[in-house]
Order: sequence, then C-alpha cells, then structure tokens
Amino acid sequence: MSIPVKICGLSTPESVIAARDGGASHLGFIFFVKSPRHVSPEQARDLVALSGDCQTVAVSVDADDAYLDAIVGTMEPDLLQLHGSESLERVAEVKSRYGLPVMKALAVRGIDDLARAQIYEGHVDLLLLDAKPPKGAELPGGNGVSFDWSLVENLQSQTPILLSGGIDQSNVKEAIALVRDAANGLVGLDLSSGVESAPGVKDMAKIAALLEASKTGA
Ligand SMILES: O=C(O)c1ccccc1N[C@@H]1O[C@H](COP(=O)(O)O)[C@@H](O)[C@H]1O
Repeated sequence: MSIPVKICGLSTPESVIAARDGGASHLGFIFFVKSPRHVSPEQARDLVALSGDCQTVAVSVDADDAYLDAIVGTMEPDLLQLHGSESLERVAEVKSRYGLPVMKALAVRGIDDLARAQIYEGHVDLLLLDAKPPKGAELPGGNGVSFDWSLVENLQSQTPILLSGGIDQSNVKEAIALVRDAANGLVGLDLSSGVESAPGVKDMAKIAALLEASKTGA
C-alpha cells in the first residue's frame, strides 16, 4: 500500500515532473530567502502549472500578511505549511484570511517538544514533525537531520501527521514501516534534502527511488 509522500523544496520543472510522475501526493515550494530552495511566487506559479493531481504546498516561516498575500494570490496553493514559530492565534488568522488548510511544522528533539503537538490539535489540518535544527543552522528545516523516531510511539493525535527530517535512502524503509504500523496519527512522509545531490539541487533518480520505496516499502 502506497503512503502519502510530500517532496519539498522543488524549484525546477524537471524536479516537479519527477515528483509528480513518481507518485508524490504533495509538492512543496519554499518561500524563505535564506534557503537554497527558495522560489519567488511567480516561479512557484509556473511550477504549479505542472503539478497535475498533486496537492501544492506553500512553505513559509513566520511570514507576514503581505508576503502570504503575494504567495497565495500568485501561486494559489492547496495547502499552507507554517514552518516557523507561528502561535495558535497566528494559525487561526492565516486560516481565516485565506480559507486554506494549514499544516503546522513542529521542531522535535525530545518528548517535551511532542507535547506541543497537542496544543495545535483541532486547530490545524495537518501536523509535520521535523527535527530541531542543529546549533547555528540558518534554516528551520531542510537540514537533513532526523530526530529520535522512537519518540512518536508516545504520540496520540487525531490530526494527521507527516514525519519529516533527514529521510533518505538509508532510513526510508524504517520511516515507511513507522507510518504503516502507526495507530497514532502518522500518515505519511515529507522529505527534501534526502532527494538532492547538493543543497537545493534535486536528483531525479533519488526522487524516483524514494517514491518507489513508498509504494513497495522495499
Ligand atoms: O528545505 C528548506 O530549505 C526549508 C526552509 C525553510 C523551512 C522549511 C524547509 N524545509 C522543510 O524541512 C523538511 C525537512 O527537510 P529535510 O528532509 O530534512 O531536508 C522539508 O520536508 C521541508 O518541509
């Protein structure tokens, strides 16, 4: 059984097509200027035109209304991923301003971080668990690091959750098994640097291989 997989940080037509044709459920576009994966709203709009049946996701980090207006108005995403320290109040504002589903990313290192997931229950449409960035990292996500996945055993969420952070060829089987065995809300995977040959440079063969693994589990 295939599980939902979001391929994030897409910035070229080739990578969008590889993710789409490989069977990705979601395509993510990064709006964060410090990221090597950053795209403008206009670039994203042109890439979204190639997205087929995939859900398109605009990833922002503590963005203000003006920036979100430009992103939403130009790219017309299906889903907004909030990857900063957006409060419950900000999440509610964003949901009502755009009328779009929201996925809140949470940075996890220890068990206490998972408790915060509970706060967003019922207020967001999806949660994404990513590893806390390493000390000194410029990016809040896309750092290719994983948290201790055994922590998710402690989770009980009614809100669907994507597992994220450092998923690549070496650990994708374990990640798929976690999702397939889960009775706690984990429904799919989200990955970015694990399908790259260099920061921001997607590798089409890696995209195809990881998506194939999500179908077969092998
Ligand atoms: O990828 C980025 O550059 C990025 C920048 C700002 C916010 C979020 C970002 N990426 C998100 O982080 C996860 C995990 O990435 P990785 O697989 O560890 O490289 C990714 O899926 C994006 O949602």
